[in-house]
Amino acid sequence: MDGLVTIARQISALTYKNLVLAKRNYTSTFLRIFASLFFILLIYLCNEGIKARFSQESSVKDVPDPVPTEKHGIPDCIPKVEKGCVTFSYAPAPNNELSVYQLEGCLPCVPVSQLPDGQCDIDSNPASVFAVSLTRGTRYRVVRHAARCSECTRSVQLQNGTSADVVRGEWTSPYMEYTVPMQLVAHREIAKNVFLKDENFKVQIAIQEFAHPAFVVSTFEGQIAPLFLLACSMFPFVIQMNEIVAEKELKLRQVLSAMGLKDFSYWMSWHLFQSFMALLYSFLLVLFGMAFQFRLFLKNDFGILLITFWMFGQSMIGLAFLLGSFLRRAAQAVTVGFAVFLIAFIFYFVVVFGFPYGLGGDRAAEPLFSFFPPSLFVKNLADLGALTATDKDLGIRFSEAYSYCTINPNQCNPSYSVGTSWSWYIGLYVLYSLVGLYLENVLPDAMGVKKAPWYFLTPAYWGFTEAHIHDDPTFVIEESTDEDVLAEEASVKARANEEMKEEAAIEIRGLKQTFKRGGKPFHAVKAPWFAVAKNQLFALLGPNGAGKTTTINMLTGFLPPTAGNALVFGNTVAHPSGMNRVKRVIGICPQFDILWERLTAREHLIIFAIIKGIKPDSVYHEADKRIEEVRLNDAANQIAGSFSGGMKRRLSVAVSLIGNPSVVYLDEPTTGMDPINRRHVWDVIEAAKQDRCVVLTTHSMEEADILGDRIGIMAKGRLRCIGSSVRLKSRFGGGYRISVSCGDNMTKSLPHCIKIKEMFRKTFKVEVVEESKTYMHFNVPNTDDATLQSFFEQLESSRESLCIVDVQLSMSTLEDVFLNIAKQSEKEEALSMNRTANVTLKTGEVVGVLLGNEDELVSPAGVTFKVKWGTDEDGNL
Ligand SMILES: Nc1ncnc2c1ncn2[C@@H]1O[C@H](COP(=O)(O)OP(=O)(O)OP(=O)(O)O)[C@@H](O)[C@H]1O
Repeated sequence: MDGLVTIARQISALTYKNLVLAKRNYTSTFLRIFASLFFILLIYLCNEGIKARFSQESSVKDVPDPVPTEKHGIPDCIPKVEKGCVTFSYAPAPNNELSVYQLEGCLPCVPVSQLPDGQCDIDSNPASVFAVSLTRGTRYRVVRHAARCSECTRSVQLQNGTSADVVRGEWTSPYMEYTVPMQLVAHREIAKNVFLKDENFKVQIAIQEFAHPAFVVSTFEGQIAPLFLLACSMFPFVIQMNEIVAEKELKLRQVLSAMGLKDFSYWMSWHLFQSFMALLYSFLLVLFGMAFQFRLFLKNDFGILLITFWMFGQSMIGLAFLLGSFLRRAAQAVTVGFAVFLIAFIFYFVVVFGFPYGLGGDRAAEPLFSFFPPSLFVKNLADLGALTATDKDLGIRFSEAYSYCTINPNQCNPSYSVGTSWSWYIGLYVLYSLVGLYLENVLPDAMGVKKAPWYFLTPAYWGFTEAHIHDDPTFVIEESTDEDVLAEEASVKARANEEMKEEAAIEIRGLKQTFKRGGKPFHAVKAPWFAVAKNQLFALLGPNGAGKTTTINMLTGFLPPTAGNALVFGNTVAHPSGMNRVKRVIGICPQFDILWERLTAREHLIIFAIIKGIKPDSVYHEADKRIEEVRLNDAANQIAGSFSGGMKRRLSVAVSLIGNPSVVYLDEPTTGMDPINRRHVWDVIEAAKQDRCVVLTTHSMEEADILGDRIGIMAKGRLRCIGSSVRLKSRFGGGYRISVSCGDNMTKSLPHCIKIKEMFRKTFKVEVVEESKTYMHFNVPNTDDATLQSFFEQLESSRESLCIVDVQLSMSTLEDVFLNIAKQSEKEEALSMNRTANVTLKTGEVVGVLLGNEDELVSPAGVTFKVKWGTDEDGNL
């Protein structure tokens, strides 16, 4: 029951988010909702254009009592309309047939004088008649090619065009207008001149059509509707594709999921919102269609239209979800969206030409086509259009959704009626959504995480058994050499098979993460063992690529561990049900701000508060409290897109603290903040750690020094040292840092600078570690007070001769510790990989030395030497 309440509340939070975003993106929301009006307006204009082009909609007048029309001879061309037209052309027979004279005798050409000027064309060669009609189209109304005559047979060969003539919407049949009259003339002439030899002989023919009622054929329903309505209904599809992939690209789902959002709530809210938009869109489309008085919308039942448009929209939501599961970038989604749009148009032409849903179509192809919803939709639109194409048609009533085809069996295919299509649309929506959901799980997500293809068959997925954590045999772990790391490891390992220690909030038990890099395994986190206590801030430091974020990603459920495990308040992170419990007690500030640009700071906190399960009456109070904590009061109602980098980080910190989580992960929380705000956020973190465990990663040594109760430094995936700041400094800092200044313009070659370096070399055996125009810095190992005192006396006495203006002494900093550890790890890696570098000795001899080797070495020429390794700006040796 609790689970259902949580899901309902999470869905309501995300729906609230969607509605606020829709309100804020009002231009695109307006476009999205009212695109139907735009399309209907386009259809209207197009319809008006067609009417103007054809002077009227195709109409057939009422003919209750048809009257026969007499045909007297070949009709004249209408020279104004048909330029260069010739009514009658006479071409003699080829040479192997009767001669021209015989032909003339047999059937003379209709005397030119009886035809209007220029309308009789006599050509000596039939081939040239063909040539003329080929190049100039149907120039001739009728051609009499050849005629034969013998004692008892007279034959005539006629040729005429078969295409109908359309003049401003008036259609003329070539058979009625030309062929029959020409036959009449030919027969009359034969009878008159050959058999009867009677100049006055006449023959009369009349043509009579069938009686029929009057009707108007609409160009919209008959021709335009399916194409335009398909385009109109496909429009939201491209937007849906874009929206679903954009949230994926921002990794919003992963963060929301790590904050406790259930996947079911996320998908449900997306589908509900899209369904609502599809319903609204379809409703307005039908309304606008009715307002513009299109018969398709007026005569078909409102319910039939609304359900057909909505259900089609629903099936396209499923398709968008399915295709979206293959994509990672919003730009790709737009391209794929338009590609589907284009394919739908190709299907449109195939379907309106009658394949495969036509009465003579291929039955086997019908279901195949139906799996692509636009083809079924074109069929529906064609039916809805055909059944309202004339003003006599009544359209489809709701009760006829399945049966209208049986009422008009000659018009449509009953297997794919509008009603049957609804079931198809719903079926396709469910099918595509389920396959999309499956692919979402088995294809790599934004973090590169994917589940096994049979994941839903494993009992662990349904929370019945603990997941078996496999170890990775290819994973060879180098044993740590650091005493503190070894001691920590031993202490955590000692209770690996027991319950967690009471005071520990997190126990990391050999977490491992392996990625593929260039086809080879790359071990990003190499099985560290350590614990973080309650009420403690653990600062996790390390150079870029050390594995800090990957460790946090495993602890927060973004990434399942390749091997190993970690417990958060006794719940395993390596198991879905354990992770679900972990998600209830953690807060996260990820490395990159994952915020909705168009939501205000307050709205963010309200949504996260609901997702975290805060009681409805405390949500607003909780949001305001966190806003105050990070000093965003003045910007609380400003959208996050207008925030500076520092303000966004502060909002991310506030989000991580919402709901008072017991464990908070802060991944570089103060990046991009000015010193004043950074110090303020430190105060927030300091206050926050009082009753909870905080894991902080940072590149600011000052931050780690000030906030960290315990510090761990990782490098190359391994934990290199662990302990308090003082402990680390004393063990790895090298004791003291002495900084000497000889004025504002120091250079390496100044004689007194060289002398000062010589003094340090002689007394402490150390080299300068950092040199600027104003100071030389030396790290001096722990030494007895007497040596230190005499060295300072020596410096003091040489102050004038060496131009010394300032000397500073401090304990070595955490930064020194960090640099030492980073250098050490570089050396270890270089040694393990057997990389060499060429070193030029003072004698000029060039010797290849194993990178990182600091042993005393002897060159081939017998010179004994020792190499000291430093690191460049990128941390390389
Ligand atoms: N999804 C991934 N696929 C492949 N390699 C990855 C992936 N995520 C991280 N890595 C690699 O793992 C190593 C550790 O990365 P990680 O982000 O954990 O380092 P980090 O210590 O957080 O560094 P930074 O301080 O720069 O954030 C890096 O070499 C990184 O390139």
